[in-house]
Amino acid sequence: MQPSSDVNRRIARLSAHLLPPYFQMEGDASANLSRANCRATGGAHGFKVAILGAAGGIGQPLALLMKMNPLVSVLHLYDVVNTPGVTTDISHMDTGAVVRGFLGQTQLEDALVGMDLVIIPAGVPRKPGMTRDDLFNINAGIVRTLCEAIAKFCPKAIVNLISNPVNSTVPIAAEVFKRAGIYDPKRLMGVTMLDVVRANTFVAEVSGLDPRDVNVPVVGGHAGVTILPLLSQVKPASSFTQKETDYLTDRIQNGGTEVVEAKAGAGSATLSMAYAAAKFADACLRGMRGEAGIIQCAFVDSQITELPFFASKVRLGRGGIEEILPLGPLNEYERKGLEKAKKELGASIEKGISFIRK
Ligand SMILES: NC(=O)c1ccc[n+]([C@@H]2O[C@H](COP(=O)([O-])OP(=O)(O)OC[C@H]3O[C@@H](n4cnc5c(N)ncnc54)[C@H](O)[C@@H]3O)[C@@H](O)[C@H]2O)c1
Ligand SMILES: O=C(O)C[C@H](O)C(=O)O
Repeated sequence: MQPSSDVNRRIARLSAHLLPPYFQMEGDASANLSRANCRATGGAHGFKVAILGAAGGIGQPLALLMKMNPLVSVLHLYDVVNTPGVTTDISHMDTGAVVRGFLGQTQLEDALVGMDLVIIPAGVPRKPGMTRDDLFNINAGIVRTLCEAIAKFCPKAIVNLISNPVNSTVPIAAEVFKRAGIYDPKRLMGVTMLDVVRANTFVAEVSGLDPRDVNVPVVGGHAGVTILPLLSQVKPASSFTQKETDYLTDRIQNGGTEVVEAKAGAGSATLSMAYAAAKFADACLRGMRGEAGIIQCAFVDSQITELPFFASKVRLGRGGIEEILPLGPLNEYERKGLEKAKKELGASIEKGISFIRK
């Protein structure tokens, strides 16, 4: 029998030579060796998904939900802090996806190479009294850096962008991709799914329905009046009094602020957002697998209004967005809402574009 310190020294020497960075960062050499020798490699079937900002309030529960998704074979968790702990924790779940953690800018390349889908919840959240646009100064730079890396290391990946202000960060991402010569509008989606999730919930409450049976299209953008629920197109077909319409529109447009205020300085929506992001990512993956008829709302490069980006229903397929669906018939209330939304949205889009072009 060799003394265990000798064994540990040999393991440490071996692992320093053999192991890629995502195994070396976690400190415990004996654990490293056993993981390097294990048979789980992932990737043969299923998709490779990276979460950037994976140690955050959204990132952690989103990582958990993506680890549970049977369509995911490899899950890369990247952040500038705390990924070793989050990765180790999630990696003990007995679901199929192989999980790897990446810490800091020097490991961003390894986090991204080979990814099919990249989900970005990196960035600071709001505190009470702030608008999403108040996050621009910090989050614009974070999104630019991450998208530059995506353009270099996984230019064909589909990108789900969550970081706020979505109305500006999506145009930033598009400009970064254009500069890098890899922009494909079909592969860039701003995640507005939480607006739909909230709308379904609030409409179900008012109508006395099960939220799982309700589908409310929410178009425009992802901030205040740019969030435009189309209550005239709710499924199952429903009618609302003017008072209900005002209440629902206001609650859906201010759902984010409702959470920010309730959290009283401890951040914004994380759990419902992780749920919404996982639901949207699952729709993307099912589309990528070739499933037909997957329709969800997202903030995308669009020609259905005069604005260059707009959230609306999109049909998802193998290459990302296969079709942008028309807005459909709007009532007078919604037409007025659309005009208001477009005014604010146009300015936010322009702000994002000029952040890169300036
Ligand atoms: N699209 C939506 O519907 C929606 C909903 C909720 C929140 N958000 C936005 O999502 C973002 C994240 O929210 P949160 O509550 O998870 O915040 P958080 O502060 O809890 O987590 C953010 C994470 O991003 C990480 N991060 C910071 N800079 C990074 C970088 N350069 N590279 C990688 N990771 C980096 C942080 O270390 C942190 O772990 C915020 O901008 C928030 O406004 C969007
Ligand atoms: O409101 C926020 O700041 C976070 C997010 O955009 C939300 O809608 O919950």
